[in-house]
Amino acid sequence: MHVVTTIAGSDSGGGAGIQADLKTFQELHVFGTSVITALTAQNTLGVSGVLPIEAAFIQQQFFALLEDFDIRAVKTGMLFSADIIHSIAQILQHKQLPLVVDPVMIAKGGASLLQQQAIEAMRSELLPLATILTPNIPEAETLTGQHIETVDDIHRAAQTLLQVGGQCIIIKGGHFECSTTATDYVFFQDGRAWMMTMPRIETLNTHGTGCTFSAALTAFLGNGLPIEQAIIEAKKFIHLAITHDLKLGHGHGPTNHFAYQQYQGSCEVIVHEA
Ligand SMILES: Nc1ncnc2c1ncn2[C@@H]1O[C@H](COP(=O)(O)OP(=O)(O)O)[C@@H](O)[C@H]1O
Ligand SMILES: Cc1ncc(COP(=O)(O)OP(=O)(O)O)c(N)n1
Repeated sequence: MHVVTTIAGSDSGGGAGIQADLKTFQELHVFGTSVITALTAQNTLGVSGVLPIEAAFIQQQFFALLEDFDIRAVKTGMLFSADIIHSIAQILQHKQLPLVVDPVMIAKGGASLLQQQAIEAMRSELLPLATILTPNIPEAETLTGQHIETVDDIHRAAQTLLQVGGQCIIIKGGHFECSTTATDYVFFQDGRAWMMTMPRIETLNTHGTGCTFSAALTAFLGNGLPIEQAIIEAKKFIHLAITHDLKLGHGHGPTNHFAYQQYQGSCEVIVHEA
């Protein structure tokens, strides 16, 4: 049993954050451990409160894991402040761990999960340590300062991000709502570029899609899959979780973390060169 770690915020509603990550890890047969960066009071209708954890205590949680477990992969999610990013980056820079950075900024309801002053710390301290960076389109715009409207814009933003670091950048297309597909754009440091295309599912139940996708990626890396295969399987995991949604709550409901185990044989991810 391989051990993986999520460094993220708690979502009391269970669809995103630490809760989504641990459910995903469990489904993919890795042992999930966690470093909690913030508590949120949250449900499918939105975020009503955020309580950040002190940076020193965040480090204490991480050290407790590192001194005991052989951690195979780490992901970061909601990090909230520059202090928190700094405390995590300080530790990660001395470890050679596969690291998935999901640069969480804004929840679906519009609540801010990353302070404005923390964006520069994310860019300069965390991005260079990432193995894979998974921004959605607004996050890629914020991190690059470039406006994204077309596929060419996506390519340009990815090249800017690859200069900062990472073996791979995945710009997720969930926010391209005019499209009939949910296409994610994958760029590797060696120049390869892919598009992963799946039909866009007409549903409100997309709370925690980014967290779930990056957690699946972390689990597959933790289980030793090559990076290319981990990316395709993670896309399959999130696609099935959105397709077989659970219809819970009164707003943007969660995805179905059980679906991959039940339906994985029924789903083929379409990958082309971009
Ligand atoms: N309506 C949808 N139908 C199918 N896939 C979707 C849909 N919305 C998002 N996705 C997929 O979910 C994953 C997370 O994407 P996105 O929603 O852009 O991230 P975030 O939650 O960080 O905003 C991506 O693989 C994206 O293509
Ligand atoms: C605690 C916490 N972390 C992250 C998010 C954002 O999750 P994401 O997967 O980007 O999904 P949406 O919130 O955009 O639906 C969150 N809401 N809470």
